[in-house]
Amino acid sequence: MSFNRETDQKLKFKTSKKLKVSPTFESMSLKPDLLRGIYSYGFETPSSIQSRAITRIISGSDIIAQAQSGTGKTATFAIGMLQIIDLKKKDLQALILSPTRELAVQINQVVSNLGDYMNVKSLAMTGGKMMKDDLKKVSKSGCQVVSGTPGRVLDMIKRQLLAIRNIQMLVLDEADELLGESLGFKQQIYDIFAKLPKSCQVVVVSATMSKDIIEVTKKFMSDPVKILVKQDEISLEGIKQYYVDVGKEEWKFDTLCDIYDSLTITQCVIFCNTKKKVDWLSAKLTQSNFAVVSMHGDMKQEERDKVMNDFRTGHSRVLISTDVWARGIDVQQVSLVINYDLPENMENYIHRIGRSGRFGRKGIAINFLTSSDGSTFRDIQKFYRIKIKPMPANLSELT
Ligand SMILES: Nc1ncnc2c1ncn2[C@@H]1O[C@H](COP(=O)(O)OP(=O)(O)OP(=O)(O)O)[C@@H](O)[C@H]1O
Repeated sequence: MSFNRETDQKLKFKTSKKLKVSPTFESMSLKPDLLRGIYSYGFETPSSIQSRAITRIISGSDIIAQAQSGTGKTATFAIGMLQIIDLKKKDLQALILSPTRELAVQINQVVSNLGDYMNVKSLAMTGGKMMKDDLKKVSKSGCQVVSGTPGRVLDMIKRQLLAIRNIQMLVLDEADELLGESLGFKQQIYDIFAKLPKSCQVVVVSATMSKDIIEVTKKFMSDPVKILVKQDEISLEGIKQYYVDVGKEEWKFDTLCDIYDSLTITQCVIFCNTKKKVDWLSAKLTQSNFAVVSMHGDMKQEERDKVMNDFRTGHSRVLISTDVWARGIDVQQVSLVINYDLPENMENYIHRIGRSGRFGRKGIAINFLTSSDGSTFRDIQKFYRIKIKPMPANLSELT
């Protein structure tokens, strides 16, 4: 297993100088209906990234915003965008791209909740669903914001089914994942960039930086404002991290069964590295009468939607997934993350464990280690400058 250390060593940015900090949402001069939407969504005070980035987005600057998982980056660009949108115009004005269908749907939900009193028209546009359904919605009521995955959005643009000439803002969420090689979105995103109006503002958001993001800032952004937290601060302080030395792969299962009761106190996500293993583990736990659900990229979209819905509403408490769930998904009740397998990519460690401990809540992450995981585990601790302790016996008291 090889890890990319470049992120840590070379890609440190400095936050731009003279950045205004708005201590309250009132001080951001937002539209009254947007402010109402923010308060009725339950937000009282802006988070650190929100108090720095929202007004800069509104001022029209290109932005790169990096802040740790669960600190409110979605609302940062959603609020900035909702302020900029001209509600009198019915055409598409803002486009948000993210790497998974579930995330695109979640972002769309946040935009429409915050924009509830503004009557904003927003739409999730993702693969796995009928294109004609999207089309119906766009043509029926107009659509001012689209939150989508790159493939479907590009397809709609190429077929001239999505009018993009009035787009004022493009957001790339989870930008390092979107632009990285693994998902193959990079070219699609570059193609989308090439078709957008030259004046389009670009907002790039990520919890971790990468060289591909820097490339985009150089190619498509003009003098971007940088708002970044230092690498040290991205260690997710609120999340206690432990390991269990299971010895052999075969003993992971018994270890998981032993701690199952602790998993169900709130909600838990278990990460495996392959779809096959997710299916296997889910079947084996179900056979042993443990209630679990599972999700991965080979499942039908309707099934994925149902699993997400059951998990979000708390009907299911233990979810087994691949890294399709590692990024951005926000279920506040998740307090425990288990790495049944250690992640194959260094960045995904922090993204996975960041599914717990949302917005300052407490979280716990447990790493299952076999005897062959030693060096990877040492690398993770070194990379994030943390010391991960053995799992304590009183786990259920901690969750
Ligand atoms: N100002 C706020 N006050 C209270 N809660 C907030 C505020 N801003 C965001 N939240 C809540 O915090 C949670 C995390 O926010 P969000 O999903 O935007 O994080 P994120 O920074 O995008 O994380 P990730 O890097 O994992 O994608 C959400 O449930 C959101 O509703």
